[in-house]
Amino acid sequence: MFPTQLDSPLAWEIAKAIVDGFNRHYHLFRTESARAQHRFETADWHGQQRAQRERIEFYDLRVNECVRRLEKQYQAGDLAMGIWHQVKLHFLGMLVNHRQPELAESFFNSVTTKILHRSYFHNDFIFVRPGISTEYMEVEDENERPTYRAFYPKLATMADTVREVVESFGLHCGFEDLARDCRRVADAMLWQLANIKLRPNFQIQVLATLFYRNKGAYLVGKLINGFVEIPFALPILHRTPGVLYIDAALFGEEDLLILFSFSRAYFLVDMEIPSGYVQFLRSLMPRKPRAELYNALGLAKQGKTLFYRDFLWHLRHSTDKFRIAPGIKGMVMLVFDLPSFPFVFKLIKDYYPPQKDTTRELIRSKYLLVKHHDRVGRMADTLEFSEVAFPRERFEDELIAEIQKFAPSLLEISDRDGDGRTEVIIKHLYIERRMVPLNIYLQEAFDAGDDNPSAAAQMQHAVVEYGNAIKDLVAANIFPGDMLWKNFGVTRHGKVVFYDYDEIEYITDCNFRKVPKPRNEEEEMSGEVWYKVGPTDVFPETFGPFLLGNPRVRDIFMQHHGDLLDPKFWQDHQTRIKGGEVMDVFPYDPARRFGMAQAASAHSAEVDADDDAPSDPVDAGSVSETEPSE
Ligand SMILES: Nc1ncnc2c1ncn2[C@@H]1O[C@H](COP(=O)(O)OP(=O)(O)OP(=O)(O)O)[C@@H](O)[C@H]1O
Repeated sequence: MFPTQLDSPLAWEIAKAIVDGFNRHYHLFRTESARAQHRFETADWHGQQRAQRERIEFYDLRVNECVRRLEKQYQAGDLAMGIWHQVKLHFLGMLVNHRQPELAESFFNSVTTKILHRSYFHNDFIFVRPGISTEYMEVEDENERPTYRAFYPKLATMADTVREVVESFGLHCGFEDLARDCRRVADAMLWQLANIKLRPNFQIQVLATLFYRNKGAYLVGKLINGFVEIPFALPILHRTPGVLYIDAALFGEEDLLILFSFSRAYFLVDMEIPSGYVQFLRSLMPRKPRAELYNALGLAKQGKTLFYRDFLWHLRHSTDKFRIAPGIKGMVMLVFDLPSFPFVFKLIKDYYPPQKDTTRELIRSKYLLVKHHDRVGRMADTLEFSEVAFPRERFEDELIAEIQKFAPSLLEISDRDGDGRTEVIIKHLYIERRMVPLNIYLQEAFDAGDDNPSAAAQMQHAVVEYGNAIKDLVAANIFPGDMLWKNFGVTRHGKVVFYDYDEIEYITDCNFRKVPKPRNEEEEMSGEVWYKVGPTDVFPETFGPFLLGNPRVRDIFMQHHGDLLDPKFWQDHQTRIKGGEVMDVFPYDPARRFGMAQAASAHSAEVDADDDAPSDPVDAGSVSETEPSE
């Protein structure tokens, strides 16, 4: 029932405390994001990566702080329902002119669901649906930069306009040759517009602030002409510390999707109105869910809120059933999916076979490690959920039996809300993008037969990309641990991405060794491992027998990635990482780089080949071909 009067001063105070808690959070989040520019300008790459990692923690710290305050100051856990009803309404009122209302509403949910009983988890008390619209929201002060700006170029002076755009960001570093870079960008834009008649609305729109990640800054915008809109992004890099250049011009939805991929670290972007950024980005990538755009901007809780809303919406509009995920079952993870929904749900099992010497806590710590680490386009991001309720009738019985057998501690089947509907409640799970498991992808190629050219190409692609993925992970200081094919998946863009994190280690924590020479015939003939193996020892020469049973796979692998079987490859990377080098792994095909021929010869020590080539993934460069940039 809607209250006839908002008459509780206590409710007002609680709402105000939550708004204050959120404002403090967003101020800190934004300040850290804004500092990215200075770290970029001073080439402080370790600082940039540290900030990317540490910023992820901010949200939970502020939520817990706010919960403590509400409990201490207002005994929030003991308040009557009527008061909580008013809290939401006061809170809504306080957001009327707020610039991040959707984030504040999620913060409200995070705080209140820690205090309230489940029976309050509906739209009267929390924001199951958004309360405040974010449409047409913009800064009002003339001195503040709007979310995006428009520039009106003429064909003949396109390069001058590009220069105006680049200079408008006020970077405190000089460019190696800005005139050259702007000419290159202008030429690339004109090429995109070739054969298109210019219309009166011809313009360039750019988002107000740059996107920072690792060693790059990205200028993001779109060309508009008539009804045609062409998204673009310009990666700005350091040639030498403090000397900038524009490395490429990326165009079109596909390029942008790769840049904003779920398998990369989150961007640092200084945003007054994040919903405006999301709306603009959505116009560049209409197929990318808003949840993933918020994630890419580092606003992971908002991403999670929207994901969950999308999920409930999908459930409401589908009828298929959750089932055990196709592929080889995991030893530590129980994985299920809903065929009509492009994600998988992963539970940590209650017990594991003896070869998996691990614990639930250890596995969770590995998943957390991946969340905080630069995923370099090679590790899927995961969303972590607790107490997720699914309708029982949407589960196949076989899946229920599987959960009962392997993860009973995580399962409750009941009508917890008392609404007459039986639910499957999973106490803890991870959700990640569904991919085609690499073993299935390879098997399809085997099944199609040797003489099928597209199957041969598929196999070649899978094996080369698999090695590229491992090399990118190595560059980012990640040893996947379990490198079997089944632990990698193939994305829509044909990229190979790792998803099995329970045995992941830092490269710098491993001891890469050569297999010792047998000292006698008995050792030589032994089918067992006769030498002593320490807990962190890894023997790259022994990978072959597990991975390369198929002779055709072996040939391709040895041709492209034979170095992975040599301990020296791993040791060299270890030395490089320990020496403080930060590799570039940029999200575009090296062939897209401007002046690649000159750059390759003159600057091979500064630039990196990339991993992500949708047009021709097989030949995509990998870190193995790259040079450290510092
Ligand atoms: N993102 C995904 N997309 C598609 N299938 C997936 C995904 N994640 C997992 N799977 C499927 O579930 C299986 C088990 O997942 P995962 O490898 O994470 O479990 P695990 O228990 O850690 O495995 P292992 O036994 O190798 O340690 C995979 O082999 C694959 O078939």
